[in-house]
Amino acid sequence: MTSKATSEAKSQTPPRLEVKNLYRSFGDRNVVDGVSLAIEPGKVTCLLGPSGCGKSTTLRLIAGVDMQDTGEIYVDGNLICDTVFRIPPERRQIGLMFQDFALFPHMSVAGNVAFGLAGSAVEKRARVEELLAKVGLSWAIDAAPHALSGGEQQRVALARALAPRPRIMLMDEPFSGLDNRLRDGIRDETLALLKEEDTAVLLVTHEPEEALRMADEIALMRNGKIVQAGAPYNIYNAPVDRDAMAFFSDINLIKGTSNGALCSTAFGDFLTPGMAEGTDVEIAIRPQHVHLDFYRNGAAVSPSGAYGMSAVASVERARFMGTESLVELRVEADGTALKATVPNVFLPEQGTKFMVSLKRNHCFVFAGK
Ligand SMILES: Nc1ncnc2c1ncn2[C@@H]1O[C@H](COP(=O)(O)OP(=O)(O)OP(=O)(O)O)[C@@H](O)[C@H]1O
Repeated sequence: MTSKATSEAKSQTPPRLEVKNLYRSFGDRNVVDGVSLAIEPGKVTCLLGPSGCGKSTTLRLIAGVDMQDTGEIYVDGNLICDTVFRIPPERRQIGLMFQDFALFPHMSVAGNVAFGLAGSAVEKRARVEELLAKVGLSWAIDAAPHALSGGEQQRVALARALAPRPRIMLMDEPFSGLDNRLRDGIRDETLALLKEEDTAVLLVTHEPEEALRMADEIALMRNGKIVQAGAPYNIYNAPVDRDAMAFFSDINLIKGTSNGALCSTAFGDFLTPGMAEGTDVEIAIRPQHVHLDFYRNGAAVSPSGAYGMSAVASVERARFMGTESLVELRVEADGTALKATVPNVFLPEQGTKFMVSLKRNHCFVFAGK
């Protein structure tokens, strides 16, 4: 097959999971407000958003433990649920993993992993052994769950969820019960295993670092809606609005007013396409893209395309944060407060002046609120 034919064949294959226009309200609140998603086999989509934005409800609708008001859910192109037709949860071939993944305490590890399996005793045993080997717990096959550490129990829960070969895995904050030391390792192992099994994963989290680390695609959710979806790099570097940007890090805001084409600031002019004259403007930039140059007694840094104009600012506070230092400054010209992060230890004294400039390709111009 030519590569064109291959890519055409690929594009004709329906996604493993597709959700179209899901709505669910409780009382007069639209908790899930028109959510659409598509996930390919072996890919991880993270549904990321603040507490209460409707992530878990979306997951429950897909799992089939709650019912949408309108909207459709497809698995491999086949309808599994709309408002009239509904395949029950146990026949959806969807695996579930939650934070409180409770193993059955009276069953051995083997019994737990085999729980949802059909087939002969020999077939079940083979699948249990295969999965326990994959999660590195072959030695614990006859152990009781309470004899295992939290991280080990989590791995048993993963093996149990994967045992029936679900086409889709829905995970709701599955790692938040683990301590930080364990979490990164288990996250990476889990991800590798899910990809190896070619499962499509929808993972709910409110932690941006988790989504950036795990996702092939991030769907950013707010008030029941997906406000932006895309690869982590794009979500981080091309946010749709100020709140989407602020979800991932501290941000600086430089305020101004559009004259219909430009907004003038202490850091030079910024284009304001599509904004009417008089519109409030916010120039947003993350602290790691704020650049500090020594003041050199006012000998200003020449404006450049990459950094625009620099402005004088003085240090209010500087703190060492572990791998970088956070310097808080105030711009002399207009009193704007700015935060800049600098690698390693950089702790200038209060009142020290700097020429501050902004990395232009990391500045975002938003209409103010
Ligand atoms: N069965 C229900 N009846 C009434 N309200 C509900 C019901 N289920 C969820 N809600 C409300 O819907 C909103 C969204 O809940 P959901 O659990 O989906 O949010 P979430 O984004 O997963 O939040 P968190 O990260 O805190 O779990 C909440 O305000 C919740 O109180």
